[in-house]
Amino acid sequence: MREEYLSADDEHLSSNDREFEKALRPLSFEDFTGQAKIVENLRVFVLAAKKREESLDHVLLHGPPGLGKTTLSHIIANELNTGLKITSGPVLDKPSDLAGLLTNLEEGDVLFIDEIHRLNPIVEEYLYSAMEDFRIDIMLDSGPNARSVQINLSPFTLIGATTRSGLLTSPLRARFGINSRLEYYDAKLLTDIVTRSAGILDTPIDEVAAYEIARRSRGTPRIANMLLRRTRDFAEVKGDGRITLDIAQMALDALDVDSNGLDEMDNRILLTIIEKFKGGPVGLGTIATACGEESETIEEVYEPFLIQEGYLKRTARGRMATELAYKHLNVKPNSGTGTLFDP
Ligand SMILES: Nc1ncnc2c1ncn2[C@@H]1O[C@H](COP(=O)(O)OP(=O)(O)OP(=O)(O)O)[C@@H](O)[C@H]1O
Ligand SMILES: [Mg+2]
Repeated sequence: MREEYLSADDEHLSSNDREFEKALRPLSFEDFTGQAKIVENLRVFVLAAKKREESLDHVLLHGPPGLGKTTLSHIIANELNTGLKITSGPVLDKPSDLAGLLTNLEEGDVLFIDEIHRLNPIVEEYLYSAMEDFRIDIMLDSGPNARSVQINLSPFTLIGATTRSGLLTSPLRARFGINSRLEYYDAKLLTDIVTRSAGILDTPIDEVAAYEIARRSRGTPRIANMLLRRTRDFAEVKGDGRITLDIAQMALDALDVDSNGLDEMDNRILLTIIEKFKGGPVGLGTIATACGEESETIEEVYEPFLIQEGYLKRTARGRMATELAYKHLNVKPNSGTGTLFDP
């Protein structure tokens, strides 16, 4: 597979983290754990495209961060045995940026656009005909000499990834023939991922310890791998290098990951809703301000997991803490002070 990076991939990660991510990233469907249904389907679609010697239909991958969208795109290109070009929505400033990319694709290549919900609307419009007819119209010159030239493209596969599929326009969404939503992983699958990663890192780990890390990873492989690496530090400094249950628990407590796997911000969000807003309902923006976090981050990263695990409810009037949240934080319902914000 030829691979070309046109933007900093995973720009939110430090370079050290990025290197680890690369080392731990599965390269084939075989190595990819979980998301069974999605993988099963993709295998069929990839095989069929190869058999027909056609480009694979365009693929949209959506779901919370760290669940494997980028990983799957690499795997798809790998399995198709084609080139992969990587870019992201915000990087494609002008239609000419996109045109440059598209005209350089070879037949069957994969173009991966991360954060596709952040495409400039003008660029997005050019993408429509590219996706549908493998053709783009480019304006040459400006003023009286301006003329539009049609360029035919090699058939290619667009893979779009987004954490916010709700922000995609319907014409764009409609142009993806394959649309997959990645789900959080259960503890069993994450245990397999942690065990595999520990093997790659050459770190001995007890099965119970792998499970402990797994069940406290917010259902997210990226977090599981990160916690594994931090735990490995503890094992090397405080132990003999082996990750045991004791070491794992010590590390996870030190990292402020609680026994249910909620991190510091998860707990801060729940506690804020309960203590400052009597358990809600309260608007997202208000929660964000009170927690000192961006609303987008709360909506994209924290809320989906808290909702899935039953700590938080979304109602028409705002977010509400559930009984489980009260229990988890050891607060009695209706005992929230509320006074701070009451008139
Ligand atoms: N199914 C999986 N099996 C094993 N490892 C995985 C799996 N999914 C993800 N990972 C690991 O988690 C890391 C993060 O995955 P990836 O970068 O693909 O997430 P993403 O969905 O693209 O996240 P973002 O929305 O933040 O871009 C990868 O480096 C990989 O090591
Ligand atoms: Mg990604």
